[in-house]
Amino acid sequence: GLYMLGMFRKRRPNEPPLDKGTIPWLGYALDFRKNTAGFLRKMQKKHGDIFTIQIGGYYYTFVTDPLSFGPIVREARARLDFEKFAMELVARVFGYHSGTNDHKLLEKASTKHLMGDGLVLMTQAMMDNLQNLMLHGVGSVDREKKWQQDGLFNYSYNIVFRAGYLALFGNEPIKSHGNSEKAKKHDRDHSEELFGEFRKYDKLFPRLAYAVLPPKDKLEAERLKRLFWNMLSIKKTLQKENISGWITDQFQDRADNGMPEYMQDRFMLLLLWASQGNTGPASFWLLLYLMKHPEAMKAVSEEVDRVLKENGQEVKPGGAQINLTRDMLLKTPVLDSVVEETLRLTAAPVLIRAVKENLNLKISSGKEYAIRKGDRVAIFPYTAVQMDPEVHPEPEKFKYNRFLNEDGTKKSEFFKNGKRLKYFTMPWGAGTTICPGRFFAVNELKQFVFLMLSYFEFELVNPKEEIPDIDPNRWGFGTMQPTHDVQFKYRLRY
Ligand code: HEM
Repeated sequence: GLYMLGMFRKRRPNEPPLDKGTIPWLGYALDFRKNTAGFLRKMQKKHGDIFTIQIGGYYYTFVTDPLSFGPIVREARARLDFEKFAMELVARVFGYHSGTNDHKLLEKASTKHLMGDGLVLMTQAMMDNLQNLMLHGVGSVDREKKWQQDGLFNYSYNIVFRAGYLALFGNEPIKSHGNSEKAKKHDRDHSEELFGEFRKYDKLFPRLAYAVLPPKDKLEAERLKRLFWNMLSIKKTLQKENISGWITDQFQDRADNGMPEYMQDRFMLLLLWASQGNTGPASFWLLLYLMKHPEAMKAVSEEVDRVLKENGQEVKPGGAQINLTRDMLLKTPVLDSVVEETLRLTAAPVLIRAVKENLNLKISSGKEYAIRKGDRVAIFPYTAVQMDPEVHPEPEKFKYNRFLNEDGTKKSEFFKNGKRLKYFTMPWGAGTTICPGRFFAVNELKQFVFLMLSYFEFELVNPKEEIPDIDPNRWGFGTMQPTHDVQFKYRLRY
């Protein structure tokens, strides 16, 4: 028992500093969960670039020197494995038990449909769905242009979640409704209902992942899981129109591998959460930073106008809807920098690998550390690099051109201790587990901002309102959410 509680573990020669915390077995679990960023900052100050801490019976070695990330991210799976930890987590939060080759299948479908040429189709699908949702119920030229008011977080998350969901999981077939307007209405209603339920689940998510939900909330999480398995079931999804290849290929590959249908239904929930849980909150921060930084707003607006003009498009009264293509979205260096800067400030995943055999980890100072089999190695890029003032001067500040060179091209040279960094911001993670949807996600964010700026004028209800703090409960899970919403108003420009 004492062994299990970690009482006998001592630091051995060449091992990183060991800090077990004061509570047996739990170690620092409570501090870590309460505020991961604040806690790790304290540990980094106390122990330096590498240290081992106890969290809920496991020993985690955190590496905080970004010049030393390479060996961890690139280490062979036989020694540092990501899958075991991920499998336990997805079983707990989605009820999904993965099959053989699961990760390979995900990579294959994502490379084909969410990157490169695959993005041409996805951009078009996203465009159609965004316009269906954004331009409905906001008045028209014939009617008075009325201001609408909403919470900016609620509005952005709602629109981007629903459009992204419809673009990936498909639309209601027109033939079931007789005409396209009725089918579009069905898409709006159905996606609104799904978003409402998803937000309930989203709020429970961090405590569900840490397995610390009280019984009542646990029941609610169970109810929600079942509801999603049903709403997203393979039977219902395959009846849709315009389903993305990302969904159909993954379904087909798993069916070929003999995965039963009820497990495929659960997999759909995993895909929904992975694809829709981060982009909506990121779009909120993006619009808010623009509204609070007029020079950034001006630079992005000018870029949007230029790209539209170069493609012979214009938003005008009674004019056609704009059609933003993948090619047009490749010509926006300013907006790219704004997206990168937004994610640097608000995306904060933890990367975790299980140590499969004893190994030596060499860090950038040249020193080698012994890491024990059975432990875990972790990186939290938010405090380690995204907020490092040496890498990003005045890291708390939003600087829209931080990722632009003086000649207006993309900047990717950042340094620490005089050495160039490969990993200078890591919103998508890195290595084998890097987010496979990152190109589609950036596209979605850019499309949303592009359409907001083209179709609407919008402002904060209280222009003096400060940018809200980050909710500390979600550190480690991807894009952060604010502690509270901010009211804004918007209306059609023409
Ligand atoms: C701003 C938006 C997004 C952010 C910040 C983000 C970030 C991340 C991060 C940090 C990971 C985990 C990396 C790791 O474990 O090391 C991840 C995984 C994943 N993301 Fe994203 N993501 C975003 C949007 C998307 C979108 C739009 C899609 C799909 C359309 C997507 C699909 C996935 C999938 C399927 C995984 C699991 C990959 C695996 O199991 O290896 N993500 N994402």
